[in-house]
Amino acid sequence: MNKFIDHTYLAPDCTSATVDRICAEAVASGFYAVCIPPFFVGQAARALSGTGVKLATVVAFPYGYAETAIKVQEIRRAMEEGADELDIVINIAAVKSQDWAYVTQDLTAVATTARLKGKVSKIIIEMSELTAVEKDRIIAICNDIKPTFVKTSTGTKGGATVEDVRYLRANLHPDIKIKASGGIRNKQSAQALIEAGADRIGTSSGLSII
Ligand SMILES: O=C[C@H](O)COP(=O)(O)O
Repeated sequence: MNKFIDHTYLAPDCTSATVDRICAEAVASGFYAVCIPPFFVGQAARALSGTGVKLATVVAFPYGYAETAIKVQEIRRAMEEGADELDIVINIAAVKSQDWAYVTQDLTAVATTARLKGKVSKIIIEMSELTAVEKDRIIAICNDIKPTFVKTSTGTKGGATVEDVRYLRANLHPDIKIKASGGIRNKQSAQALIEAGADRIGTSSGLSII
């Protein structure tokens, strides 16, 4: 179980001391990665250097409505500072405006920026906010662009459900992995999501889960 977990702290009260604690816990528990705010990427990269624990951060978090060029800049900066994995929020405002051309170019730009440096992209689609039609449009766009992962939730609005993960696994291209996140608090929930098809679990409750 520990190797499925991105040990996460994204609440606004995150401090430098929190990041040191999260990194130390991730090393001690053998988690796959930590996921911390972009402000702390440099610090976390130093703390994790040589440990084998990957470093993930978020981009345009939590609503995703920064302009594409700003997202790309945010990704480049995070990669320069040592991020291995970029958890990037889809432009939910563009989705709700049914501006599929904008959503497509936005996702293409961010996934390509990460891919060109050999980094992992995780597109956060905030499943709880989407209609059935919006889910299907986004899945189709992702199947064309092929980010490394589709991630269910930011953890600020609703969270991962077994039904969502099952639906994603049934409809996403098999090469695209799934990260379930948001409100995953215990081992039973994490196991159910993995059985439904999740390849990674993003949670602030990693220690309780393992
Ligand atoms: O990406 C992961 C989520 O932000 C974590 O959400 P959580 O605090 O509900 O576990």
